[in-house]
Amino acid sequence: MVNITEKIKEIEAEMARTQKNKATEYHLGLLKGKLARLRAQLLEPGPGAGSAGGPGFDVQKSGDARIALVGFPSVGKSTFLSKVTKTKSEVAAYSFTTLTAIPGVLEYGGAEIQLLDLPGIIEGASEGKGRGRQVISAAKTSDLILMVLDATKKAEQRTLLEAELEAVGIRLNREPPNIYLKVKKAGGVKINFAQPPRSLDEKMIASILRDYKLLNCEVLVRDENATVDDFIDVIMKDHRKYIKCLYVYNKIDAVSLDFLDQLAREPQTVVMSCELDLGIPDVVERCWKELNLVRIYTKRKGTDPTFHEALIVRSNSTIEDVCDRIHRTLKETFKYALVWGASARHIPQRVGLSHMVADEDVVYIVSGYKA
Ligand SMILES: Nc1nc2c(ncn2[C@@H]2O[C@H](COP(=O)(O)OP(=O)(O)OP(=O)(O)O)[C@@H](O)[C@H]2O)c(=O)[nH]1
Ligand SMILES: [K+]
Ligand SMILES: [Mg+2]
Repeated sequence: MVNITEKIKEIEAEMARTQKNKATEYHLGLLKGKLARLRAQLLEPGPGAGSAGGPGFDVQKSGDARIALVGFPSVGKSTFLSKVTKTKSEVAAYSFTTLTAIPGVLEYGGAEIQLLDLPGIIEGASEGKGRGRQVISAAKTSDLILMVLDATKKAEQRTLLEAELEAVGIRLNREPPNIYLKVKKAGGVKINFAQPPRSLDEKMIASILRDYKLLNCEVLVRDENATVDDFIDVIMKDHRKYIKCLYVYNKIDAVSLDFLDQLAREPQTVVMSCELDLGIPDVVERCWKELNLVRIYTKRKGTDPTFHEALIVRSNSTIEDVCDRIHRTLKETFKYALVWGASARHIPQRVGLSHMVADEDVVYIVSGYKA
């Protein structure tokens, strides 16, 4: 049996030698679809996947969110972890100093964020080179990927890493495509467009669906910029993970000011030098912003709010989520809440469970059994 990695290589080679034009468009689309299926298979443990499959590192999630440090060897991931947390992860000039996932706790604004130092990954990681597969599984469980890059290395490092993450279904800084797909038991295939996209048509969708043996389904493409890759992502949605990524260039002590200025202007990018202790607080602050967490200060009758100790919830959380964080059964006896802060229309505002909270709101919950 030809193994999956070889089949993937064959398809990639065929795609590379196929010229892109109107005539080959559908054929290329089908190849992309097959590639996506094989890559997903490669990630599943079991026969065919060989030693490449298998789980990530055995580190329990803790704290309010998890950030994964992903990067090539010796870019300074462990140096950064050791700077911003109390954990000391081994630092050395040789590649693969870190061999497993090392968790540290980053304290910020009353929140505890788990920072995961990971082994360096190399090209081919998505196919199981080095500890690539495990590193990528760990990255997939994070709320934010901090892609650590070496400012002294070539610009391709970033594209190469992105391609490795892309190959295992991680989508960085993107939203799921705006395409509705509903698989049905009968009725054939129905394809509709809100606005016909420029580079995705009915014929392409129909042939991909056939290739995936999806013979009964409803499709509504709502985005005029949708591509065949987006459509495949929607079919493969159980294998896709949409994660925010912040790019961090380390070792800026070793580059020219002009080049530094150029790096710092790239989108979603921060620069630092762990060696000279430059830019580290900025990196931490940007991480916090990217995580989009909300701090809630609770208040009890007759006392000041607990400003020293925040309760952390995700963005778009409601009073109900706040109750759940305080106590499992609090919402059963919930009567109303008073809210001071950005989410309140007047101060304080009396609200119910569905009220959406904002960062740094003060919340006073009134509960008790109704007579
Ligand atoms: N010039 C310079 N060197 C740095 C900086 N930060 C880290 N280093 C050096 O880079 C080397 C690698 O650092 P590590 O923290 O071990 O890198 P890593 O990314 O954890 O490496 P692996 O675990 O092997 O993947 C060490 O020799 C560090 O002293 C920096 O800001 N500037
Ligand atoms: K190293
Ligand atoms: Mg390391």
